Amino acid sequence: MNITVIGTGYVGLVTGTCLAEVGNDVLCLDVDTAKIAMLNDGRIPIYEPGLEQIAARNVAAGRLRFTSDQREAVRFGAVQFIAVGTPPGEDGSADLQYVLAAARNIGRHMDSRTIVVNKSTVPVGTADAVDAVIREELARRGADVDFAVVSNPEFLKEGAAVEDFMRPDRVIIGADDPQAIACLRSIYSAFVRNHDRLMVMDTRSAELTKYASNAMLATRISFMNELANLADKVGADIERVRVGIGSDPRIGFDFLYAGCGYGGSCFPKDVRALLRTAGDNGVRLGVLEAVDDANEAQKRLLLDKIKARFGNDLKGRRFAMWGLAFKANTNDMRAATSRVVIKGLFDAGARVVGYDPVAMPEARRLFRNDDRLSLADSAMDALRGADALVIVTEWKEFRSPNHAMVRELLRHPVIFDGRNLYDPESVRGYGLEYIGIGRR
Ligand SMILES: NC(=O)c1ccc[n+]([C@@H]2O[C@H](COP(=O)([O-])OP(=O)(O)OC[C@H]3O[C@@H](n4cnc5c(N)ncnc54)[C@H](O)[C@@H]3O)[C@@H](O)[C@H]2O)c1
Ligand SMILES: O=c1ccn([C@@H]2O[C@H](COP(=O)(O)OP(=O)(O)O[C@H]3O[C@H](CO)[C@@H](O)[C@H](O)[C@H]3O)[C@@H](O)[C@H]2O)c(=O)[nH]1
Repeated sequence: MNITVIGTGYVGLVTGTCLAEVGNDVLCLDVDTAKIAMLNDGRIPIYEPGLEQIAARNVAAGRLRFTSDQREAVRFGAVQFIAVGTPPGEDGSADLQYVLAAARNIGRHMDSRTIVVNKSTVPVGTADAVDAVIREELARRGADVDFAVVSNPEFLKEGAAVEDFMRPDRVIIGADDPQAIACLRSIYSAFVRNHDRLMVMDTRSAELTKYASNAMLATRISFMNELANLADKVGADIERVRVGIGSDPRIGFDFLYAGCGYGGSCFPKDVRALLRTAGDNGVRLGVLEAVDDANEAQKRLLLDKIKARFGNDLKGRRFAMWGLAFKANTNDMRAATSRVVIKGLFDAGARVVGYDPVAMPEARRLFRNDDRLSLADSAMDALRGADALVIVTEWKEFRSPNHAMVRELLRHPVIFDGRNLYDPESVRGYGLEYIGIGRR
């Protein structure tokens, strides 16, 4: 099948590549011409395990192509996936300008029956707005072309995006057009063998399902983070509590890890966008308001702990930071806790030496001219002469460091472990002071 994917970010590039991998002919469109030039040059702009090899294979086979020619892209696919960004607007609502621009562009150029599939995370009612915009463009140019709009939210996680797309827990199709539903079923039959995992519903329920899913996961994390803060005070260990409650199958073990707050391009923005939708409809989501507040506080918790240990004035101090990305296996630093901690340390007069296996170019881009942040060639190099180590991201390579060497390289042998990577007792055995999140 000929498929167009609009937007070549984390979602669009993975979607396009995986659809090509199972035999579709895919043309990916992006308005960012530098990105398209890079992709046409065989380079992948994001770090996503496995993506580069699959993309190269499908480009070589002629099934995966990239363009910034809007007309060519719209006329290519019988199905058009919209996977552009929906960043937070000033008031927390999802900014739909990119989705609506993509829709307008489809209306402007389409010349045969088209199925428009929205993969971006969008507020309830956006499928109707996309439909209206396309209709408007068709009317403007006096064209009569049939189309259907489908809501198909994406649930992939960065760092595991290819795996998540190839073997999804579920595929949600929000649509009422039988031919569009049959077409989407056929596209996804390559990925979903168990038909119970493909769910068809109305567009509004599909749109809300995406926000509900992220809001539930964010709630679990904030709940555990608040309990961790209590554990700190009462002398309990949140890691033991996590195992204790997770073994109840009604609770389960996933997404129960306390830490220095959730970040990324999804949870923070989607929680706020859902709160906004609720507010606009006169509904109060009190639990979710608390989830967001708790996370804001949690992102500053490491700073509070550093100041409790070293004092409010950190002038002349230098901290080593392991991990800059918002989580492991990605170079993404959108809403990353590292950015809050770095900024807080700067404000208190300190400098930071950061290390991250893949996010350092992104950190360089974000902190361009600030010489208070330097970047080290290795995790151990970052420690040399630093006052203490602050761990912000749960990268595997930080899990079993040579603790004796860590102790030797640091000026003060203190570890602030924002991801609870270590067993406090064994770290203390090396003469290191261990400060985790909710550990005894
Ligand atoms: N990142 C994730 O893990 C993830 C997972 C599930 C859902 N989502 C949702 O998917 C959407 C995309 O997220 P992302 O992280 O891939 O975004 P991204 O910012 O990485 O990529 C978006 C791309 O769209 C391009 N673009 C913008 N307007 C365009 C237009 N009119 N035509 C063509 N291209 C255009 C941009 O240049 C950019 O390359 C968002 O709504 C997000 O909430 C993201
Ligand atoms: O137990 C946990 C699990 C995660 N996190 C943090 O939560 C954030 C988000 O992690 P994760 O969900 O793995 O990353 P994302 O790639 O942002 O994926 C989420 O957001 C995507 C975009 O909507 C959805 O598609 C995914 O299903 C959803 O998991 C990160 O900062 C993690 O460090 C915790 O603090 N504790």
